[in-house]
Amino acid sequence: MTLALGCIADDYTGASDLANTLTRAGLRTVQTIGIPADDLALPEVDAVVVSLKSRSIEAGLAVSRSRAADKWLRSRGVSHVLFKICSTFDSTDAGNIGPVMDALRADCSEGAVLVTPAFPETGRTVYQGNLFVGAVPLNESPLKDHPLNPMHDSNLVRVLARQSGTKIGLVDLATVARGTDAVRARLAELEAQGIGAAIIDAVFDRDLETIGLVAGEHGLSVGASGIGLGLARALVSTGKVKPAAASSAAGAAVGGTAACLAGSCSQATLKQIASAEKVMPVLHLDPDRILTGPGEAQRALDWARPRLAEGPVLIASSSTPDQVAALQARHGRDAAGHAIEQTMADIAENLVKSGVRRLIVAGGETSGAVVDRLEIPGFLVGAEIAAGVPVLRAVGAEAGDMLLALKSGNFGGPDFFSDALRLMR
Ligand SMILES: Nc1ncnc2c1ncn2[C@@H]1O[C@H](COP(=O)(O)OP(=O)(O)O)[C@@H](O)[C@H]1O
Ligand SMILES: O=C(O)[C@H](O)C(=O)COP(=O)(O)O
Repeated sequence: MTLALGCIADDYTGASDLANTLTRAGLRTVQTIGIPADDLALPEVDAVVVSLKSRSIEAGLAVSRSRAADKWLRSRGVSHVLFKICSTFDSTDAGNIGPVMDALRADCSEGAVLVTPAFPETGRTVYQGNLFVGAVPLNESPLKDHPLNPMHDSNLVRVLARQSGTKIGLVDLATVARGTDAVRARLAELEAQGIGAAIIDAVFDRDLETIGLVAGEHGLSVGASGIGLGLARALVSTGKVKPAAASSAAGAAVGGTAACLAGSCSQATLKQIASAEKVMPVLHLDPDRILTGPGEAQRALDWARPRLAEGPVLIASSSTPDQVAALQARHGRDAAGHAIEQTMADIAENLVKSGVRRLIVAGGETSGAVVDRLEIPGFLVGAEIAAGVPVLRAVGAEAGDMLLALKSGNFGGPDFFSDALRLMR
């Protein structure tokens, strides 16, 4: 298999978001969980998105896992790797975007790396290096309250400079608007100044197309689904990839019962849970009981099992920012996050044992814990449920045929859970 594009995603929802974007841009794409085993039957594809649960782990571990994925991709003919990060740049001053970017850049002896989380389809735009979420700067958006990676600075040149060992520059929107030659010239100018990476502005998809054409001439780029869109369109427009219609195989009916798990505490997910309560049974877990004893997962399973035969259920750990902060003050941020993720994984594992074959998970870290526990090695991409969220068909899962949706916390409309279930039969 000679791949046209290799991607390394720092969380599983972001990976499926990117796989969705590449598929809709005409690239045959598969999402793997980690580096796939040699015996995993992968279809002939143009792009592979290797999912890692590396966004919120210790930076050294994130670097080593990302470098291994990079090596695997390049051994299969990849000349460009996209390090896929969150469209809201979820990270802390301790990493991991900067350290991973620095390591991958060194490994491919890259000059200045283009970096942009812009994804206009979901309202993520970058202007003068500042990231906007809808109409507000990042630090005024709900991402300021993220449980693990609260974002308090919208200026990504500053944010990345605090994480990276290299100097960070800017390619502004006016340069992007002047086209590929102007971007190339600016990049060369920055490299001559010793700049190792540049935040590049993007407000519209046409900006991403310009960026994709230039980025694809290099060995590495860093960004969200938007730059993925640009790279994919560049591969198609330059004839390197013959566009393929999205396969319907990933959406074939699997039957079985259906369940939704919400670990995301994003404003969007809280609204989606509230909507779901009007149409399906919803259980709110008690996070303190999760942190102080083993019984909460069993309570959830005892609640869910008799209801599953009647229809889908939703089990949520999600709380408001104030409640999240209070729980973290009592138990510690990382301890709380890990314990709740693992409880969600316990619940998912036993729901599948009880016959659930259609599973929707809200939250990137939550999805990582659940998919790792279910030992699903990869996914094919199906229909798009909402911008950035496709139906996924498990490949090589112990439980056999399964459909999943791994919803980025911030993505999807109020009726996301119902919308997803309508497409997952
Ligand atoms: N009620 C809660 N209080 C504190 N942390 C929580 C709560 N519910 C979930 N979490 C944790 O918050 C984090 C949510 O991250 P994630 O699943 O990636 O969601 P998102 O996609 O919104 O970023 C996880 O570590 C999860 O375990
Ligand atoms: O927002 C994005 O780019 C991705 O969909 C993503 O990385 C989401 O991460 P989350 O933890 O699910 O918010």
